[in-house]
Amino acid sequence: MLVSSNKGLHSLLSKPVDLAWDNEHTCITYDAISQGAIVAIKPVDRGCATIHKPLLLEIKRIKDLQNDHIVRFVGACIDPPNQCIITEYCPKGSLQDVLENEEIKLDWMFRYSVMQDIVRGMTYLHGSEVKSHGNLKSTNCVVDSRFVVKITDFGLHHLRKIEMAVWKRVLHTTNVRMLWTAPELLRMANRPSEGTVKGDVYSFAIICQEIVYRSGVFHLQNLDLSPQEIIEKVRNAVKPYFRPSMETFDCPTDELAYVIRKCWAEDPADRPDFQMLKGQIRKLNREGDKGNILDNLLSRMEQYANNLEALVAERTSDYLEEKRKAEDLLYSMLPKSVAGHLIRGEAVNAETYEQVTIYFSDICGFTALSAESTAMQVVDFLNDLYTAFDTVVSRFDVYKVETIGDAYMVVSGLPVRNGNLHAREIARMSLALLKETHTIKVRHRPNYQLKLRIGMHSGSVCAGVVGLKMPRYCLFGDTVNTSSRMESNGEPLKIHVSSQTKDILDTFGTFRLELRGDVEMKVFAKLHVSWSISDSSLNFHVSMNIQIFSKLHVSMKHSDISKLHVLNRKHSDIL
Ligand SMILES: Nc1nc2c(ncn2[C@@H]2O[C@H](COP(=O)(O)OP(=O)(O)OP(=O)(O)O)[C@@H](O)[C@H]2O)c(=O)[nH]1
Ligand SMILES: [Mg+2]
Repeated sequence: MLVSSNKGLHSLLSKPVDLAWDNEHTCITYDAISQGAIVAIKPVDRGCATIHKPLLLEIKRIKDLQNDHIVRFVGACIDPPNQCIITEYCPKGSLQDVLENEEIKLDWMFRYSVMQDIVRGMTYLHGSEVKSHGNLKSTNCVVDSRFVVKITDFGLHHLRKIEMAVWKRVLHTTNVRMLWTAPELLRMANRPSEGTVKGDVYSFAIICQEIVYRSGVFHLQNLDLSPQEIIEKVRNAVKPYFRPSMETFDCPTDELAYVIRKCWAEDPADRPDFQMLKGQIRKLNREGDKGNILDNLLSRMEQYANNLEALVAERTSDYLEEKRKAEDLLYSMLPKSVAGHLIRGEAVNAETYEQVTIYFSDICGFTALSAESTAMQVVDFLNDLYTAFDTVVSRFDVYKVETIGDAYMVVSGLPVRNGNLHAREIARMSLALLKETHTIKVRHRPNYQLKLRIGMHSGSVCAGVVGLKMPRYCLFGDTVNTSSRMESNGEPLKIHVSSQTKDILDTFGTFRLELRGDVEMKVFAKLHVSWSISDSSLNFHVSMNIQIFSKLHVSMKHSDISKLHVLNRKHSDIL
């Protein structure tokens, strides 16, 4: 249908539309009233057009074209500002779009089928009154929902003719679009816009090369030329004639490379016509064309569906992998149960734990060792040490709170309460870590004897997630300070235990503790006694001492708990 006014155009479409083109090459789609189908609307910049005989003849030629591989003409509007051509809409976009989409895998059967569709469409077009296309290229081969390729943008040359001013504006695109143009046409001063039959065959060869390499139009291996330079070289009929790359080994058969080279022969007379190509491509695609058209279509759809399924599976596994990584990271930063709460979007409230045991350790002489080592050596050493420690720690029901420089802090009894077992777990872990220090070698000082100083204490703490950007699971309360003091007042290669922890350890009946004697502590200024200890239920043959620190006053400040609650609420909000 031809309409000469915007009113007429709107009558073609199901709803009033404001056709505001953003550039000359925009394909806009709307529901059309006519068959309730979606149509493609292509703007044309024709200046002031009138309905004249040649245009009407062109419309007459294309309006009744009916072929599976030809895009159906719906209508056109010739009045400014909404001059446009309306055609059948092919939802998968142009062949170029499909070839550029790396996610769509195309096997050779599929690629041959695409070539065959173009050949079928072009055979029909050449046999019709339209005679030739004149602008055959991969953007003018569009793909419908069943993955059938159709030829578009043929005929209507009187409507498509672009004015000089517009040509200048789209000069670069003009150069690119001429990459499909046959050399004899490039040489013409007044190129016929309808092109020639053999010129279309040349364009088909360029499209086939795009299909083989999937690297864009006129792909040149190891050569980087601008469209303008390429066009110049093609126009100069200097032997060897300049063509895109086409290596036989890049094609599934020698015949395909031969057919493509034949189609872009310099002399148009040497090029086959589409009728001949029909048989040749069908022969090449023996595998894919065994069955009838329906089988072929089904197999294309199946391949597309398989592509999609593979894509979905790939994306799902990528997503799960990323999710696992994120969760692992969270699990390594926070206790598993706390991280679980956060992942599920639940609030993690700060909690008071009546009884936990906290471990602190430090490396004696670390400062002196660091002074004698390079920064890299210190990092390597700490990395070796804590990797070994982490392995040991993972065998016990404990949670590593943090490492600060050479200090290592571990707790048992939270976030999951374990009755009285926290003291036993920390005591056994301490013995194991002490044993481990005898086997750890400092790489840059092989003879250096590592001396660990350990302190532990049991009592109540408040624990919760603190921080928004780098959430940390923190412990608050005097038990923490006291445990730290136990360590700093301990002795190398010994475990300094408070009387609170000793009382719990005694209930197991397997730990032997040695009284240390009186120790004066800075904060609490009390007298302390200590014992040496071993765990008879364990198979440790190393003789170690666990020292006991007696009668500590442990209290929790109420302000610590309320502070944690506030921080925690903020944190849950953000998550
Ligand atoms: N989905 C869909 N996209 C289309 C259709 N026709 C064109 N397109 C898209 O619109 C783009 C531009 O098409 P056109 O405006 O015809 O531009 P072109 O083909 O590069 O150039 P000419 O045809 O020479 O004007 C194409 O590359 C496609 O991505 C169609 O029927 N369906
Ligand atoms: Mg086009």
